[in-house]
Amino acid sequence: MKSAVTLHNVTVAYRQHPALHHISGCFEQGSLTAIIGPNGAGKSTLLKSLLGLVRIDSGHVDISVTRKRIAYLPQQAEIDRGFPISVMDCVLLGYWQSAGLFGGISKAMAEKAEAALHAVGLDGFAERSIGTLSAGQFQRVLFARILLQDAQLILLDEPFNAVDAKTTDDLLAVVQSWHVQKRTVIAVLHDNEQVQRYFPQAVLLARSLVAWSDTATVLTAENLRLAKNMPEAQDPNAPFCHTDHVDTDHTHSEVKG
Ligand SMILES: Nc1ncnc2c1ncn2[C@@H]1O[C@H](COP(=O)(O)OP(=O)(O)OP(=O)(O)O)[C@@H](O)[C@H]1O
Repeated sequence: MKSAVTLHNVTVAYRQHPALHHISGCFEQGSLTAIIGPNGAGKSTLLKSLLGLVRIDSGHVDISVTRKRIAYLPQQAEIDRGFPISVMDCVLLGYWQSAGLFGGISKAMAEKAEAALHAVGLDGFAERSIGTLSAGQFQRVLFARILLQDAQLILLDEPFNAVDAKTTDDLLAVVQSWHVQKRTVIAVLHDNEQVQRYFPQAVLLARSLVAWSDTATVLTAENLRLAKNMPEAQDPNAPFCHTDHVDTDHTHSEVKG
């Protein structure tokens, strides 16, 4: 199996305090992986380090797909919904990497957007303003947008947070379809039962790596206990990292293209 993303001894710190500590491992192409761990474990930071949204303090990341082929769903709390655009326009933004912000939308593209809205159960919502949607409906819109992106690597940060059971089931079906299409999917999740059922691979973080393997191997009582007893994530007196050798030539996320 080929690697889609490989982390080499990655450390990321906020104000000198490591949120991710010496993480190494590989997401294989076509794998479906859950990132789990307690609050403050560094899960979102891991996704952001793959996207270059946070500075990697030491180590580096190799990503085998071009930036255009990466889709990212941030946590809903990080998205500004005050922007007055319609559901359809929001979905069509899925094309901006390929068509450019001012590129024309062809009839075929518009039809694909309609089909994406249908696939996520939002027929009849195209003209609604995104600000009027419920949290679950808005999450469906964001999934429709990813459907248009034709991404090889899909990063989802707590995609089912504040989403009801029916919507979660529908969106899980979309995730499963991406897996069948051999796209690489990495999702930050909190529901271990859901992870066990739908995600073949798992990464358990507690700032440091607790386990990274097939889900049954990761989700043991002992591993969960270890993660739960992680040191306080924001101890202001914690040292940065005495063993780090910061190699300035390799402190980056290496993305093709
Ligand atoms: N911009 C920032 N500035 C300072 N500290 C930050 C910043 N972003 C995250 N942190 C800290 O880094 C640590 C890891 O945060 P991160 O959001 O990656 O955790 P998480 O595992 O995703 O948590 P949760 O499950 O609560 O979403 C936390 O202690 C957090 O307070």
